[in-house]
Amino acid sequence: MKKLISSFKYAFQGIQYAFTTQRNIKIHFGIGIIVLLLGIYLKLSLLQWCILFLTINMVITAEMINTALEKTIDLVTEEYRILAKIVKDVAAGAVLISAIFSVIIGILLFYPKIFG
Ligand SMILES: Nc1ncnc2c1ncn2[C@@H]1O[C@H](COP(=O)(O)OP(=O)(O)OP(=O)(O)O)[C@@H](O)[C@H]1O
Repeated sequence: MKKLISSFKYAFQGIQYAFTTQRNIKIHFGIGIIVLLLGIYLKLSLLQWCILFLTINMVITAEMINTALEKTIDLVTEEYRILAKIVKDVAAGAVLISAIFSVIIGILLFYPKIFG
């Protein structure tokens, strides 16, 4: 039980670090809040809420994994290394893909509600 509580504590420390230090996570979190408020205003269905939560989760999780990989690389080397570049670029690419798809999902969810 004590071990479980301390692993939650460390996980929250990780969340706190990511949300307070990473500009992109702050931006995505802010957009997430706006989209949630818009969802309340537009009275989304249960399925639409599920899709919205999954989408917000996908982007923020991708950002946090990207941060963890960046820090790991910085821990391993401060020199220019092609493998370090590949890891950071692929992780950043994953964030970009999740952000692009979240915009597409946002349009599919909200466009018919606002203009339909
Ligand atoms: N050790 C390295 N070796 C080779 N290329 C690197 C290295 N560190 C960073 N890079 C290159 O610089 C880019 C930016 O890396 P950086 O660590 O500054 O991340 P960032 O995207 O600016 O994130 P943040 O602003 O959150 O620190 C990487 O995508 C990679 O192409």
